[in-house]
Amino acid sequence: MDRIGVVDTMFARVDMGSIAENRLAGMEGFGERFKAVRRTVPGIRDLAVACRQLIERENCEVVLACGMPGGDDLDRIRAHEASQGIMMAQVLAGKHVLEAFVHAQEEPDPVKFTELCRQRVGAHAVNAYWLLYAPEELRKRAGQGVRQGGPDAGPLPG
Ligand SMILES: Cc1nc2c(=O)[nH]c(=O)nc-2n(C[C@H](O)[C@H](O)[C@H](O)CO)c1C
Repeated sequence: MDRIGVVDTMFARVDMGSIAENRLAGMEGFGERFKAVRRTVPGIRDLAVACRQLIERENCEVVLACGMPGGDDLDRIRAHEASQGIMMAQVLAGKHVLEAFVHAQEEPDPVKFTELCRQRVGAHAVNAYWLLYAPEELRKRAGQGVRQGGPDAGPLPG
């Protein structure tokens, strides 16, 4: 059975990993063709290694890295470091790691922020599924200004 990895953090204030797992559980073939493998790490800087382990030790075909950078300058630096680590992990492993980060400063209202997490993480879970099983779904959205967690920007005219 194929495996899609999901990594999230204890630092996050929303259970992002469960959002991803639940979304994947609603996709065609869940439990038959593929399953989700979940890991939780302390914070965003720990995501890259966990992603690499999921690919190399747990044979995941694609991994979703969920993280919530805080709003302080130090958090933003950590987020940049974490992103670089995730980039390195996916290039070294030769498998996609989708980064589903929701930054604290994106939305001040806690209810709307939680909904933003739900939308972004859910959309990237679907993207991970499409990368594996339905690349044509990605292809038909090429250049459409698709956004995860907010309204699509749409294509430019012309
Ligand atoms: C400053 C800081 N900010 C964040 C953050 O905004 N989001 C997050 O998920 N984790 C943060 N961490 C924790 C680090 O990512 C990491 O877990 C520790 O440095 C241990 O490796 C730290 C230390």
